[in-house]
Amino acid sequence: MRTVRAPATSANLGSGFDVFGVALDRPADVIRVERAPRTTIDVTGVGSQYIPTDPEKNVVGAVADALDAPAHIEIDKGVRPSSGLGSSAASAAGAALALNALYERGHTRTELVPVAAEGEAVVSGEAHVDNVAPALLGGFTVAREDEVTPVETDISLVACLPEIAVSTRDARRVVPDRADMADVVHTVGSAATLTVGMCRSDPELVGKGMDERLVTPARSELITGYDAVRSAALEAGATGVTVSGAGPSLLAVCDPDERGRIAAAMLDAFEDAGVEARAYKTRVGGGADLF
Ligand SMILES: Nc1ncnc2c1ncn2[C@@H]1O[C@H](COP(=O)(O)OP(=O)(O)O)[C@@H](O)[C@H]1O
Ligand SMILES: N[C@@H](CCOP(=O)(O)O)C(=O)O
Repeated sequence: MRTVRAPATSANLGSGFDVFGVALDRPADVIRVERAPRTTIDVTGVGSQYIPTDPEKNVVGAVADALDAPAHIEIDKGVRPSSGLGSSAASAAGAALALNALYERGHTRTELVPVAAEGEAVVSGEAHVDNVAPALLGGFTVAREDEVTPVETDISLVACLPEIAVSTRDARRVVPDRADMADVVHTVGSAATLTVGMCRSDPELVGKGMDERLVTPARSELITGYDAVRSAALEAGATGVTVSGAGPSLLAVCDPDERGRIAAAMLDAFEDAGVEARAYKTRVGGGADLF
C-alpha cells in the first residue's frame, strides 16, 4: 500500500490563464492505493457525495489506466469538488504519484504531470496542467504546451470558498473567444510583474500582477458577492485578489500577519451577500508528499 497527501492548488492567478498555478499548503486530499486486479474506488471526506466512484468518471480511474496500474484507490477528500482549488487535480496528482510508486514505474514528478492531466480531461474536457503541475512539483509553476517551470517562493495567501458550486467545464464556456490588443498588452504586463514577484517572494508585485481584463470579468459574474468580497479583502490589506482557478473561490495575496484580518473581512462580505463560506489561511506550499 502507498499513501500520498496531495495539496489544493490555485490556477491562473488572474493574468496567467491556463499557465500559472500555485500549490497551497492546505487543504489537501489523502490518497491510498493497493494493488488489485481491476480498479475500484472509495471516496470519503468533504463533498464526497458529489464524486463518482465509477473509474470511468473519477479522475483517478483515468490515471490508473494511463499508468496501466489497476488498484483499489481510497480518496479522503480535503479539497471540496467544484471549488476552484484544484479538487480534481489533487486526486489526479495524488493517484499518479502513489500508483507510480506502487507499481515502481520510475517516472519523475515532471513526467507524471501529463499523466495526471489525463484525469483533468475526464472532468473538464481538456487535459490542462495548471493545477496538476503545482500539485506534483510544488511552489509557483509556469506551464507551456511543452514544458513546466517550477519556482520556489514564499508568499502568504487567503483562499475563501463560498458554498456555491462552479464546475470548471461550465466556467470554461464563458471565456471569450477573442481579445482586444490593449487588454492583451495589459495582461502580458501583469503576468510578467507577477512572475517577478514570485521570484522575489514579493506580495506587492504578485498582487499587482494578478490584474487582468480577459477572463476574470466574465467568470466573476458566476460568483455571488464577488465585487464586495474582493473590495473587503483589499480594504483589509490584501495586495491583490482574483478568482481562484475557475471559481467560485477567491484568492487573496498578503503579508503573513494580515491573513486573519483578510479572512474575516472576506467571510463577513460573503455573509452580507447571503452566502456561507469558509476561509483557508494558507501560503504557497510544496508538492504532494509520498509516504
Ligand atoms: N477524485 C475527484 N475529486 C474531485 N472531483 C472529482 C474527482 N473525480 C471526479 N470528480 C468530478 O470533478 C468535478 C470537480 O472538478 P472541477 O470542476 O475541476 O472542480 P475543481 O475546481 O474543484 O477541481 C466534479 O463534478 C466531481 O464530481
Ligand atoms: N485554467 C483552468 C483552471 C481550473 O482550475 P479549477 O481549480 O477550477 O479546476 C481554468 O481556468 O479553467
